[in-house]
Amino acid sequence: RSLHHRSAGIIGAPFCRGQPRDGVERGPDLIRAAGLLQKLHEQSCAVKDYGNLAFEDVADDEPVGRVKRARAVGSANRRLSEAVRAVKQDGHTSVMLGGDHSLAIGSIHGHSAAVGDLSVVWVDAHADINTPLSSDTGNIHGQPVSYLLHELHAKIPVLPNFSWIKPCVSAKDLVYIGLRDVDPAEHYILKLLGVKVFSMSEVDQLGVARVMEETCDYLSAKVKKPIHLSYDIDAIDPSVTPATGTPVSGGLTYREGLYIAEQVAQTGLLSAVDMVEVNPLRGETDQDVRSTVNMAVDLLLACFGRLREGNHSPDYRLPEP
Ligand SMILES: N[C@H]1CN[C@H](C(=O)O)[C@@H]1CCC[B-](O)(O)O
Ligand SMILES: [Mn+2]
Ligand SMILES: [Mn+2]
Ligand SMILES: [Mn+2]
Repeated sequence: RSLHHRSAGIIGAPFCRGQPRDGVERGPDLIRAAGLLQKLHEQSCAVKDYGNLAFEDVADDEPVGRVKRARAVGSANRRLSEAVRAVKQDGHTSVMLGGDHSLAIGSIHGHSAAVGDLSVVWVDAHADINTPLSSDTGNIHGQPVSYLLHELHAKIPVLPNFSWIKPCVSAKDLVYIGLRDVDPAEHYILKLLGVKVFSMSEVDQLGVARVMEETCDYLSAKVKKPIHLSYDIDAIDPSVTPATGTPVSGGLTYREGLYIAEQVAQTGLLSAVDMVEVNPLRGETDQDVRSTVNMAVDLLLACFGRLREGNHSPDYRLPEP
C-alpha cells in the first residue's frame, strides 16, 4: 500500500488478566488521549476507530495447573480474534492497543483467519513462548506464541475457553527482535524450532540497520506474506519506557525502536500491529508515563509511514502569491 493510501482500524483491548499487575488495561485510552488518531489523520492515514472491546468478567477463574486466569484470557482473546478478523475484512491495517501481551493470541489468530498465512515480527525483551506447562509464573502474557505455533500444538494441554484456538503460525515465519530476558524452556524451544532471533546481542553486533535488512530478507526469501508486527513496549529501554510491567535493562533506544517500525512499514506488507504492555501504574512519575505513552504513539505513527525526514502529501503545492 503506498504511503498515502493506508488506513488504520483501531481496536482498544483494555485487558490485564494475562499478568498480575493492574493498570495495563488503561493502555488503550492513554494512547488515544495522546492523540494517536489525530496524528494518523494528519499524516494522511485514513482512520476508523472500532472502540474498546468489552470483555466478560469471569468469576472463579481458578488456576488450571499453574496457568492463571485461563478462562478470562481465553474468552477475551476469542472476542479479540473476531474483532481483528472484521477489521481486516473491512480492508484496514489492524491496530490493537493493549492491554497485556496475552492479547497477541486473539490478534494474530483473527489476523490469520482473515488473510491466511502470515509472518510475525515479535519485538520484545521477552520471547513469550513458554507453554502452559513450561511457564514458571503461569502468567499467560509469557505464553502467547506457544498457542499459535503449529510446531508446539502437541505440547499444549486442554484449557477452559482455549479450544477455539487453531495454531496458525509456522516457526519459520516468526522473527524476534530485542530479546534479553529469555527463560531456559523458551531458549530450548527457540533452538529446537530454529526460530530466527535477533537478541540485543545481535542488535549490538550487527546494528539495527543490518538486523532489519536480514529480517526483511528472511521474511521475503520465500513467499512474501502479510506481516503481523507484535510490539511489546518493554522491548524499548526502560530509560525511555519505564511504565511497563516487566522492564529489563539494556533495551532498544528510542531511535532503534523507531527504525524497526519504519523499516517494517517500508516493506508495504504491514497488515496488523499490536502495541501492548503500557502500564501507567508502573511509572514513578507523570513524565515516566508520558514518555512511555509517547513512544507507543511514535512507533505506531512510524508503522503508518511517518518518516523523520518529513512527509508531504502527493497533492501538496506551495501557496501561489
Ligand atoms: N520475564 C519474562 C520471561 N518469562 C516470564 C513469564 O513467562 O512469565 C516473563 C514474561 C513476560 C511477558 B511479556 O513479554 O509480555 O512482558
Ligand atoms: Mn516483554
Ligand atoms: Mn511480550
Ligand atoms: Mn510485559
